[in-house]
Amino acid sequence: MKQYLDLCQRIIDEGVWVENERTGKRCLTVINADLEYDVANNQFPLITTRKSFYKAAIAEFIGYIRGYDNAADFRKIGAKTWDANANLNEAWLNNPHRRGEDDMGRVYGVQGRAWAKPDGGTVDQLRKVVDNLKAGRDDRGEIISFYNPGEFHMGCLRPCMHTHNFSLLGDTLYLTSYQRSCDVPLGLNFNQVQVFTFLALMAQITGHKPGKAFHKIVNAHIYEDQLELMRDVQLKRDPFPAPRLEINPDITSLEDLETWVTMDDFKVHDYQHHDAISYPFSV
Ligand SMILES: Nc1nc(=O)c2c([nH]1)NC[C@@H]1CN(c3ccc(C(=O)N[C@@H](CCC(=O)O)C(=O)O)cc3)CN21
Ligand SMILES: O=c1ccn([C@H]2C[C@H](O)[C@@H](COP(=O)(O)O)O2)c(=O)[nH]1
Repeated sequence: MKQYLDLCQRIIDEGVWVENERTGKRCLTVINADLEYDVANNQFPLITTRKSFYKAAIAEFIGYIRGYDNAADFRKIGAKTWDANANLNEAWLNNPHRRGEDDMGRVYGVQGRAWAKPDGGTVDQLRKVVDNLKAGRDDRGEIISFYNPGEFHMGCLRPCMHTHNFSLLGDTLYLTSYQRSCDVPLGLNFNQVQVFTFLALMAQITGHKPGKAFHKIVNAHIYEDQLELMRDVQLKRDPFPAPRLEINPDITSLEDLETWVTMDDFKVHDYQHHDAISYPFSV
């Protein structure tokens, strides 16, 4: 929690105002932040200085794992997070590639599970990484990348957390995740949960011990209409100790994640938190 609060404070103390053309808003911005999560000791990095909706964050990530490309599918498993980008952004609404209500196009999970090859086939990046790790193999390229510049024009948003790189040292699994752009009040609250949970899940389904997850962020920002709430409300609160995440041990394969897993398979223990804060969202 301290590293999150330190980043928020650093943006307020050292941030530079940057105009953002896509949203039409200014962002107070810093470059480069390195966060670490102790998955080995189950120190779940849930924000405690406001109520955090961790089930929606996990649901969003399960949607990526399943290769979803439609906001309605995300809603069905408990995440409303793609409604606005799929249905309210003018540029995407006018994009000829958009296939109707709720379509997100070729974003995140589509790239992770079905990256288009020039010969007409597809690459399932996640399957390859799971199979290798399960066999105890780390070829130093256990990478899942959602970042496909050749198809940016076919999706509603470029991926923000765009690359996940797994590493095996003995029987301990590590994850390094890269994020190009980070909405610290809203997005990071979810992204911390997702990086942690991705390592915990991958360790569980490949039969390894989880180690640390490293989260590397490039552009970390607070939108101008979020600043007051962050500076004068959230940062005035004292954090509580980290809670623990319990994952149903019956989840043992990628197929389990693709088929029957729901948000009831994830429970958080000892979550003490302050009141919710509703931050403005920029489409
Ligand atoms: N401007 C912006 N910030 C983001 O963080 C973001 C995007 N756009 N677009 C794509 C996804 C969608 N994400 C989202 C979208 C909404 C919430 C959100 O509204 N969170 C609320 C309530 C969540 C709930 O009730 O389930 C929160 O208080 O955390 C969070 C992340 C993260 N990403
Ligand atoms: O997982 C996510 C997804 C999105 N965001 C934020 C970061 C930015 O504020 C916007 C995306 O805008 P771009 O103009 O494409 O950078 O969404 C996030 O923090 N986490």
